Amino acid sequence: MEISPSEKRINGNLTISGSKSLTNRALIISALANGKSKITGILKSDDSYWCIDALRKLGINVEIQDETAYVDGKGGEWDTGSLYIGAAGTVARFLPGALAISSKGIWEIEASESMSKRPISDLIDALKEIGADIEYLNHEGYYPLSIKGTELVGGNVSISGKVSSQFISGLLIASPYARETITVNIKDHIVQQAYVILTLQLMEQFGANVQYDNKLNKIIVHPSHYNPQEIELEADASTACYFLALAALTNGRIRINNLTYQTRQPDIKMVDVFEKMGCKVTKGSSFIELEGVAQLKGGFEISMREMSDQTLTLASIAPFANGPITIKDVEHIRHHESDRISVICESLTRLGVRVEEYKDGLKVYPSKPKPALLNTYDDHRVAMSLALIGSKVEGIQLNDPGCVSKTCPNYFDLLESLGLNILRH
Ligand SMILES: O=C(O)C1=C[C@@H](OP(=O)(O)O)[C@@H](O)[C@H](O)C1
Ligand SMILES: C=C(OP(=O)(O)O)C(=O)O
Repeated sequence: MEISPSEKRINGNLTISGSKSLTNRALIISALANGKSKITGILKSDDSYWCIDALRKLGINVEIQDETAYVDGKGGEWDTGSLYIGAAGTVARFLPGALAISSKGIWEIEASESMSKRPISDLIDALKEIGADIEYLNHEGYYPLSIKGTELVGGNVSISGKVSSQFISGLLIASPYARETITVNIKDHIVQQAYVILTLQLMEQFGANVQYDNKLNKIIVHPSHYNPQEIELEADASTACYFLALAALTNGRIRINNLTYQTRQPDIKMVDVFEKMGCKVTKGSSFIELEGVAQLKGGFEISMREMSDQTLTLASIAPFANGPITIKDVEHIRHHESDRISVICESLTRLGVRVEEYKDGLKVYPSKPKPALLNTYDDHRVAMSLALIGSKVEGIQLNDPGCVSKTCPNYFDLLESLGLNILRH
C-alpha cells in the first residue's frame, strides 16, 4: 500500500467504532453472568472476533446484530474443547481465569505466533496461587496452555503489574467466582493502571462486590456473581487518536462525534500531548475536536507509561515538530504485538529520521522524512502510526497493512475518506 498526502485540508467529523478493551471485557463478563446481556456499540475486529469465537466454542450463545451483541451467559459453565484466540492480548489474559473458575472441564488454548511470544507467567502464577490448574503445552511461560477446571479457592495473592496491566485485569475478572474473598496485592507498579480501573468499574456494573482505592495497592474481591446487563460501550479512544494525530500533523480539523474527554480510557490523555505541541482541543459534552497548527512544537520529554499504546503515534509525528521529543517509561511495549521500541526506531531510521533508542523509550529529532518501504511487523499500531507520515510525505509504502484489522479494519478507508491518497497494490 502506498500513502500520499491529501490535496485538500484534512477536515471531518468521524464516528469511531467501540473500544476493544471494553468490548472484550463486556463479552467475557457477560458470558460469566447467568442470563442474557445486551451489549451495544461493540467493536467488530479481529480481537473481538476471536473473543466471540472462543465463547461460542465454550457453549455460549452470542448473537450479533449490527454493533449489538446478545450474550447468553451460563454462570461459568463452559463446554470442554480446543480454542484459538488469535493475537488478542485481552482474550489471552482474561480467558484463563474465567475458565479456571469452573468446577469441571479441560481446555487447550492456542494463540497466534506473536501472542505466543508475549509473556503470561505472572498471570498464570497468580491464578495457580489461588487454586487454578494450568499447564504450558510448549514453552514455560507462554501460550499454548492447557487449563483444567478445578474451582478457585481464593485468599491472598501477589501479582506484578510492571509487564502488563492485563495480568491484573485477568485475575480480577475471575475473582468473584472464587470460594473465598480474594485480596490482590500489587508487588510493584501497574504499567497502565487506568485499564485495571476500567476492569473494576465494569465488574461493578455487572454486580461484583469489590473494594479498592485510587492507587490500587490492594484490591479486594468478595465472592459474588455477575448479573446480566444492558450496556452501551464507548468508542475506542486509542483508535480516535490516529485521526486526531492526522489533524495535528496536517494543520487540519477532526471531530470525534462519539467520544469525550471524560472517558476513563487512558489514551484520551494523548490530547494533552497534542495541546502541548500547539494544537487546539475542544472538549465537548458529546465530542472531542482537534485543530492542528502550522508548526508542531517539540523540545520536551514525556512519560508515556499510562497511555503507552500512543507511543508510536507520538514517535511518528515527532519528526515534524520543531524540537526533539523524548519518550520514556515504556519498556513494557517491547512485549506488545512487536518489540515496539525497536521497530519504531528501525522504521524512522529507514525514513531518514534521526532517532536514539533507549531501553525504556526513544528520542526523535526534527527531520525531513523521505519516502521508504516499511514493514508493519504484524502490528496494527505500527501500521496505523507509520501511515500518518504519508499525510506529509509522498509515497510512504507499507508492507502487509492488513494487520490494522486487529482493532480498526476500516482504517485506510477512513484515511481515504478524509482525502489521503491510498494506492492498494
Ligand atoms: O486491558 C486492556 O484492555 C489493555 C491494556 C494495555 O495492555 P498492557 O497493560 O499489557 O500494556 C493496552 O496496551 C492494551 O491495548 C489494552
Ligand atoms: C497492546 C495492544 O493490544 P493487546 O490487547 O493485544 O495487548 C494494543 O492494542 O496496542
